[in-house]
Amino acid sequence: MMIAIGTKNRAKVAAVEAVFADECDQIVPIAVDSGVAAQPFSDEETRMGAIYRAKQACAKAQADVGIGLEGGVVEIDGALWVCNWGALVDRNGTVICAGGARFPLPCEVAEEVLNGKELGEVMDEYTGKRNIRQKEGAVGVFTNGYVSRTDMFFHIVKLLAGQYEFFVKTNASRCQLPTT
Ligand SMILES: O=P(O)(O)OP(=O)(O)OP(=O)(O)OC[C@H]1O[C@@H](n2cnc3c(O)ncnc32)[C@H](O)[C@@H]1O
Ligand SMILES: [Mg+2]
Repeated sequence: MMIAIGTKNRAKVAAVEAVFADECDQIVPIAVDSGVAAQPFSDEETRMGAIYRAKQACAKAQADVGIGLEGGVVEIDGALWVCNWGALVDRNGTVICAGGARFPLPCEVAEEVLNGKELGEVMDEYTGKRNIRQKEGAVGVFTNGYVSRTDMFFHIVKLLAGQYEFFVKTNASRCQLPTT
């Protein structure tokens, strides 16, 4: 089986490798468009970005399975929270999604993001380090190293892998609520 992942971000690629390395022949990181804003601002937009990346990666690399992982922010009760979504697609049109951890950003970081900066850029300024987004991530910084960005996406990729296995095994139907 060949898996394509729609990013070259090392923190994301490491999470996919940790879950799938033993059971697939090839894992190909491939740069793709997310189809949404560079800084998504809702769960819906972030999830859409993950699905778009997964589809693009699968098609571009002619892989058996495509995976997309996307980070975004969402406003809840006056605070800005980081949210994370993942999607797995296959050549038969199966689309599996999973949401991951969420945590609030400190005020000074949230303000910069609300003013239009990407979280990745703000995190580098805030920490005085470079490329935090490919390393421990904002989650690593704000959990004092307890949970890295790879740990966080590892959990999401496990949710994707497990659901996919269950879906293939049982051919379970997934809920599609009627649109209003
Ligand atoms: O190359 P890609 O795959 O795009 O990796 P990315 O780091 O840009 O990740 P996303 O596009 O999924 O994330 C959207 C934005 O939120 C930022 N972001 C999300 N989670 C982050 C984290 O834990 N640490 C730092 N930046 C984060 C990210 O850098 C982007 O500015
Ligand atoms: Mg990005």
